[in-house]
Amino acid sequence: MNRTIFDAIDPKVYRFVHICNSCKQPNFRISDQVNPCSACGQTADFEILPFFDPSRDYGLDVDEYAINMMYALYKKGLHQTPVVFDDFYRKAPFVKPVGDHTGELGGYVAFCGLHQLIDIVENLYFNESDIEYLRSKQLYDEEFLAELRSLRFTGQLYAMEEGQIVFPNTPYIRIVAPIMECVWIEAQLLNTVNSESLLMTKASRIMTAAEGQTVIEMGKRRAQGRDASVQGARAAYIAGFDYSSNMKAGKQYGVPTTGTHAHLFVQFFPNELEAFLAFAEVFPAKSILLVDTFDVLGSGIPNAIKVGKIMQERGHKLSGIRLDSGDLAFFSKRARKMLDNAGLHDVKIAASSDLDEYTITSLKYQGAKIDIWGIGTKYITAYDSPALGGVHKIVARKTEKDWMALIKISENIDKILNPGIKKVYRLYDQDGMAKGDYICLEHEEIGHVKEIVLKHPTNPLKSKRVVNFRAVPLLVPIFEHGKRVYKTPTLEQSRRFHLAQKNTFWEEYLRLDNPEVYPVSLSDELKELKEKLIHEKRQFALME
Ligand SMILES: Nc1ncnc2c1ncn2[C@@H]1O[C@H](COP(=O)(O)OP(=O)(O)OP(=O)(O)O)[C@@H](O)[C@H]1O
Ligand SMILES: O=P(O)(O)OC[C@H]1O[C@H](OP(=O)(O)OP(=O)(O)O)[C@H](O)[C@@H]1O
Ligand SMILES: O=C(O)c1cccnc1
Repeated sequence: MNRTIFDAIDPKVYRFVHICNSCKQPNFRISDQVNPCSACGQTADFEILPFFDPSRDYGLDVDEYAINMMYALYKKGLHQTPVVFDDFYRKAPFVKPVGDHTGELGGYVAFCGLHQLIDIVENLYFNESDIEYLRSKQLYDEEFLAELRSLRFTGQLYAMEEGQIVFPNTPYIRIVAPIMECVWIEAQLLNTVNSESLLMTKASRIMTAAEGQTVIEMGKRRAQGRDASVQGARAAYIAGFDYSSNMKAGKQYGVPTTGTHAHLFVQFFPNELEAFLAFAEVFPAKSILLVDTFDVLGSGIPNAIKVGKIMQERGHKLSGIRLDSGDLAFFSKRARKMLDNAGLHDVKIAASSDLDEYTITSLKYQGAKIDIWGIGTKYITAYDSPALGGVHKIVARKTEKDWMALIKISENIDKILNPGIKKVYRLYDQDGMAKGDYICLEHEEIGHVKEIVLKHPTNPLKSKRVVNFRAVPLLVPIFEHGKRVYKTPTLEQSRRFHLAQKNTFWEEYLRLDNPEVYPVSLSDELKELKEKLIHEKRQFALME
């Protein structure tokens, strides 16, 4: 088979090649149904070969209930109904109340996962083995299975950019598409965005604590699986970490990598000094020596100093030492003194040992002399808040006449959905600082609006008047009619973007504990719509 023909064909559109046995010409098809050969018009005799990108396998990355709902909608002839879904979270992770705090908890999420979501949407289809598996369930008819074969994402997808700061109940993704497609995508969208945003949020908080010092991501060995470690290393870099130990993330995404050495390297040699010398000789430009294998103050630091001096004599420089256990404040202060007394002022002190934003803050408070922070387990496992509860909710559907806003009412007032097709603006003051977010209905124009009163979503006593603002829409088009219209930024651009966004918030909103609640306000029209729908649904429920 001529490879060049295959290379010219978009595997996202065509999944089968029919080789005409009469004229031997290939015909590219989206399904395996036989059509007349476009070259010679023959219909009878074709060799059918599957043709799709085998590295992607997203079709069945779903919960069974999605396929069951898709089937029921299909059987009722409703599967093509256009609908709107919002994706958002309700409660920020990691935020801990301090003292007798009883009020509402603030906090933020650093949005991440869009890069993977784009790949999912672009490569979303059921391959033949997926169809075969579904057939084996004996739940779905052949007509439906045939429909699944040619199913692709055809809708509109809007999202915040990776690294954006997002607050509770604010949509970070909006999808407008046939209901079948919105249902299909739910599980993998949530899986990707929840896991990556959770980690980027943790990393962003760690960077707040590190206050610009060097941070290295070292979580690979403790991550919940391979993919999580690679995505986690990427998310950490965007959030501001300087390096990762994860070579796969370096290769796949261009995350800068670095490494020191493990205890095993010291244990293996006859003694610590020989181990340090061997490592420093091989890496004269970047050696950080791990000093806690036997005795930090008795042998580790003294041996590192010996090696540092030998390197100096040879015209090189020891980069640093690493502390990995014990009292890091005490050891780092002693280490700094010992290194300085030996004239090794440039030798940096790195520390690792179950660190996170809280231990970093505490160590800094204690005057620890640590220059480089190595962060593994507590970052990559999102140790103190292991899930982000982002949700995917239907908020509107098309009727014969128009769009109809949909609501879901919960016993818990915080869980009542904001209905309808909405836009999200961030309002900036003259100094470029974020004053609040404003959620309104799509048709509402705010270009000419001079003053907005940001109202607390649930507390009518809290409001804030904003004038002279600049309103920036936060949801940008990613897909239009199933085609990607968004150019993914480079990793460096996303990293700069995250830092720039962070700098537009007063630190009260982003601080680690008891942050102020950032104002997110609904427009009057949206509030009225919500109240009207709540009233209608409650009335209806009483009548039923
Ligand atoms: N001065 C300090 N203040 C607050 N926390 C510290 C300080 N020094 C170390 N820590 C933290 O205390 C914990 C120490 O953990 P632990 O006693 O289990 O292990 P370790 O000293 O690292 O030894 P090992 O890894 O050999 O078990 C780590 O989470 C570390 O980050
Ligand atoms: O402490 P973390 O934040 O997870 O950082 C990564 C840890 O991984 C290595 O530990 P290793 O696997 O050698 O285990 P140990 O240090 O706990 O003995 C390294 O020495 C760090 O301690
Ligand atoms: O380079 C390091 O020091 C490192 C990497 C992974 C895990 N622990 C340490």
